Amino acid sequence: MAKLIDGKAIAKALRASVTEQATRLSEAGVVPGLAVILVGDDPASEIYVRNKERAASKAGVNAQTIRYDAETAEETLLAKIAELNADTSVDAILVQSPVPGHIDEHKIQEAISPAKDVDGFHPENIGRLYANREGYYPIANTPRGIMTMLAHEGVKLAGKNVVIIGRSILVGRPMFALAQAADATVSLLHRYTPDNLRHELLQQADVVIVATGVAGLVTGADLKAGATVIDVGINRMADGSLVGDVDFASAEPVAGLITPVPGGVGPMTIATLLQTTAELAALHHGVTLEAGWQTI
Ligand SMILES: Nc1nc2c(c(=O)[nH]1)N[C@@H](CN(C=O)c1ccc(C(=O)N[C@@H](CCC(=O)O)C(=O)O)cc1)CN2
Ligand SMILES: [Mg+2]
Repeated sequence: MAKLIDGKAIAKALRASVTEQATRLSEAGVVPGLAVILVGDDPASEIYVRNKERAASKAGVNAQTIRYDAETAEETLLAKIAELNADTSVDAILVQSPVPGHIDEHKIQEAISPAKDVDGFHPENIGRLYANREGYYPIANTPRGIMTMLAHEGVKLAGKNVVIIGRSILVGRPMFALAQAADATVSLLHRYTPDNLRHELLQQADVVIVATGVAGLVTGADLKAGATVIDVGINRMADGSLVGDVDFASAEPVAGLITPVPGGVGPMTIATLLQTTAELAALHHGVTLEAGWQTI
């Protein structure tokens, strides 16, 4: 049976480290500021944003949520982002995804100052990541959180065969760049990858990262014995339960390490968001933070 990766516990430890960093920042007169923009009333986004507020306030991060109704014009959001870019009390800005269809998400991502782009979605920051540039820049929090989890579990990526399924800007694409920078051989699969090719690639994978939104897409029969399986999917079933993109019951006996859903990757996203916020605040105010939980 696979060992479970306890994302909840790792996230808790990471949040404790961010709290210490926030204390050090406050000794230098700096309170990390996070602005979250929420457009519309998607119930899942409501929960995530509330969890961000709660986690931020516990960690000593000053978070504000700016709510807009679903019909809000794109120009209104762009004007608010410009205001937040200029506000020196705000170190980090994000727009909760998904946004309503009439809003151009790419325009929004490019409007956020790269220096405050806590999600790491700005093309400038994505470009730095893909070019494997040195120096500090924000990296999307879910894949960065996955790197932290892997490091915590002692899973080294160098020389490994890593298969990522899903090529979103939120997870798959930055995860691809991170795994490649860590010297893995990486395959990025997507909805047009034929089923038989996906199965063949998975059979050879040492590390599998699945972020598709398709419940149970990967089963135990796809996996190599002992593989590390990271499930990013959060699918709510008709009975209200949550399941991942990996069929946990069949995968657990085959995998070496596996993340549960819930309690796996999800909690790491918010803890890493706070970590990135503290780092941006330190950068903006010229404070040097001790390495802490820095893993990449
Ligand atoms: N601008 C962004 N939008 C979105 C991001 C993001 O990183 N930036 N990620 C997701 C939503 N998300 C944070 O924003 C997020 C998703 C899930 C969790 C989480 O802890 N999930 C729990 C289950 C919670 C539940 O009951 O639904 C778990 O997996 O254990 C935290 C944050 C999309 N949008
Ligand atoms: Mg500040």
